[in-house]
Amino acid sequence: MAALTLVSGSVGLITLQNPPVNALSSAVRQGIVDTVQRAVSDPQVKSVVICGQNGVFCGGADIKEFGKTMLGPPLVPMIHTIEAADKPVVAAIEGSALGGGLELALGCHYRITHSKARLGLPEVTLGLLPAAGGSQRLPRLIGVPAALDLITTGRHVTAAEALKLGIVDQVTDQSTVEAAVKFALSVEVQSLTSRRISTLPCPCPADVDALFEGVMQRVRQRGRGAIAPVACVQAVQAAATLPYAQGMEREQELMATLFTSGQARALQYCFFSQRAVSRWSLPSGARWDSTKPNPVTKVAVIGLGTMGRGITVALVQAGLSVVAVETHEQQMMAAQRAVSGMLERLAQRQGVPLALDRVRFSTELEAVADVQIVIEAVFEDMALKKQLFKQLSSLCPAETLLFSNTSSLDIDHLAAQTDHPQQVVGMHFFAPAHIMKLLEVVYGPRSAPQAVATAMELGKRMGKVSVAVGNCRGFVGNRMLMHYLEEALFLLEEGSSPESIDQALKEFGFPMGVFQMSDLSGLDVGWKVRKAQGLVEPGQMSRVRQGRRYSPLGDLLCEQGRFGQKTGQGWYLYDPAGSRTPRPDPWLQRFLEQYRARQGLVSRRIDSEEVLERCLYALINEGFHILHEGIAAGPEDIDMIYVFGYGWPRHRGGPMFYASQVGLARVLQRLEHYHQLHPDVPHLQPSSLLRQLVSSGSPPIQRWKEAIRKPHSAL
Ligand SMILES: CC/C=C\CC(=O)SCCNC(=O)CCNC(=O)[C@H](O)C(C)(C)COP(=O)(O)OP(=O)(O)OC[C@H]1O[C@@H](n2cnc3c(N)ncnc32)[C@H](O)[C@@H]1OP(=O)(O)O
Repeated sequence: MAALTLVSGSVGLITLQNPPVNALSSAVRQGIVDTVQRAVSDPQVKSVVICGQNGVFCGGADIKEFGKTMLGPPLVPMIHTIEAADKPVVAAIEGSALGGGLELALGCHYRITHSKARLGLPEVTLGLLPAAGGSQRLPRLIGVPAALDLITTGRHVTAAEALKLGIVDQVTDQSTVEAAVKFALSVEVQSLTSRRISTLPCPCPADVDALFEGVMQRVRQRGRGAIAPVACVQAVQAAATLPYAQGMEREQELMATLFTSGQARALQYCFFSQRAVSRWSLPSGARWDSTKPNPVTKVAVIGLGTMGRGITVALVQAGLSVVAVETHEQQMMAAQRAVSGMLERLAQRQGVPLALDRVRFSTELEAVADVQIVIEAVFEDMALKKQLFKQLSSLCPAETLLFSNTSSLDIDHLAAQTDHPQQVVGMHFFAPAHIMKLLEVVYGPRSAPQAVATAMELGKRMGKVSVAVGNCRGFVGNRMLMHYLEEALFLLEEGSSPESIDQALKEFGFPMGVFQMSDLSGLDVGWKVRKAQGLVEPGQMSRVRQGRRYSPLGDLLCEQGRFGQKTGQGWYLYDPAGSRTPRPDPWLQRFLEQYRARQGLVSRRIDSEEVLERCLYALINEGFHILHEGIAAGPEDIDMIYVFGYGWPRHRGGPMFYASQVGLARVLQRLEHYHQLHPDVPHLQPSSLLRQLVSSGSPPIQRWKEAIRKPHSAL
């Protein structure tokens, strides 16, 4: 779908028509080929402008068509036809020119861009490379270092940066199509020889080999096992070292490997899942598209510890006015200094004006009386939170929404303290709250759809990936994590070490292993939760508590004051205290040996396969329970929680997608195996949903929902 019209007497205007982003579907590609041929052979047409409908140039190849039988003309010859045309072709870029969209523009002889447009080659984020000539043309146009940066990161650039880099020829604040038509008229008689990018030499810096070596090392480190960034470097290397035609062959060869890879499938699944989770629904039938969020301009944050400070910064950055409350004067002053510092650094980095005037700090709870939303972020203590919700209920007007940043406490208990429980929703941020993308929006049985809609919308305004989940202990993320942590402790008891467990998890693609992560979060956090659950028996070594296997190892470390990074000792040593570099601790090794000897445990060699299976399958199994109970609406919700909140490697698609790739039958069989070996560990007993899915032939993940009940709250 592309239309050709004649404008200004001699300009053939081709408009791509495939809302919402004019993706290059087979019909669009066919439309482009047909209209370009007509324009080129029409003697009245002296130049051509290509633009997109509805203010968007083109969002790239149609991702929805990937994996299906290829219909219509391929992109590479289509773009070659445009570049080879003997009439000037000008791309008029509004909105976005991404992926194949930018590659199409690079095949044009000129590019005119609106000042608000964004350009980029984000294929790497989908497990691919710019294989419609982008990896060969961009380095020829802007040089190897800049092209490597854009292609290996997939980052989008503004029109201003695109002009500076030399990607575009002109930026306009006015109508892009009008500017492009005017430009086309002005170049109708000019030679096109130097405008065909594929014919240009590739400008390389003198130390190009060292550059590629350095970039390759960086992308391998950053990619944590992702193959697309490596292929991107190899493709640009081909552009730098080979003639264009051979470079194109290499581009196609590399793309062939990526296109059918599991990583590309995982990353494309993440692309669609990230968008799918915003389409929430509640057990009552209320939905994202039938519920209007409340208008919000002013929000209060109560409790200015690490979380409260981060939330305040995120709200200010989203353009909201914030009342930040901390009841103790000294702590309030300290928070004010910290928040101001964070906002100053962010303003400097982003080149935007400082917005300190949007936050008002106060020690008075009454200061929240005129806000539309209160976000409670006080210490994780049920009694304290209950008392606060009671106070808020009498202080705030009935229409004020009361959100809690609790990471595990029962939202319904908090709602029950208020006169308007329908106004209460959980808003679980992840630390640091102004950086981490995930937000779990926790609804209880009494939460009003409008309260949920407003929390989801507020998350969107803060740039978060918000996932609506039902209320249960630990919600989705922490509930699953608990079993991952427990399995890691059991593996330690049985003979493994923090280093070897962490190494296996890092090789899988996590940014850090479970023990390093626990040291970073603080071991005292989980200790406090276990104490509240009545699981901690000080000084006791018993390995069965509340009728199931329990490892007291974490408690024993806490009893010694080993809380992790902040105390300089946890599962690792940190020198000085607070440093981020973990060092193996000989004391811990001796402690584990003594512990095993006292428990009569015979140490055995545990390989990384067992580490991964036990830690990950325990977590995944809990994910199936959560789906079965309807706490999460679908596997995409769980996967996005893990990708955006827990460092699950995106190229593995999230835990539930990973299970589908491993094969549900295999996951079930390994869980059965481990449960047989450890019958006192209930979380290794396979979930009935997993069994059900396997017995119905392990349907693809997109069809699991058919076997799952409607979402609801368990408490
Ligand atoms: C030989 C191979 C050559 C080339 C390979 C490629 O080109 S791969 C594709 C590269 N392009 C991209 O990665 C861009 C992906 N899209 C985006 O980043 C954003 O969608 C965009 C264009 C910046 C617009 O953002 P916005 O926030 O305005 O909208 P949203 O993301 O919600 O998208 C709206 C709906 O459009 C769907 N969609 C977007 N891009 C594509 C695409 N390339 N193919 C198919 N569909 C696309 C998106 O899923 C949304 O659909 P919905 O059903 O409403 O969720």
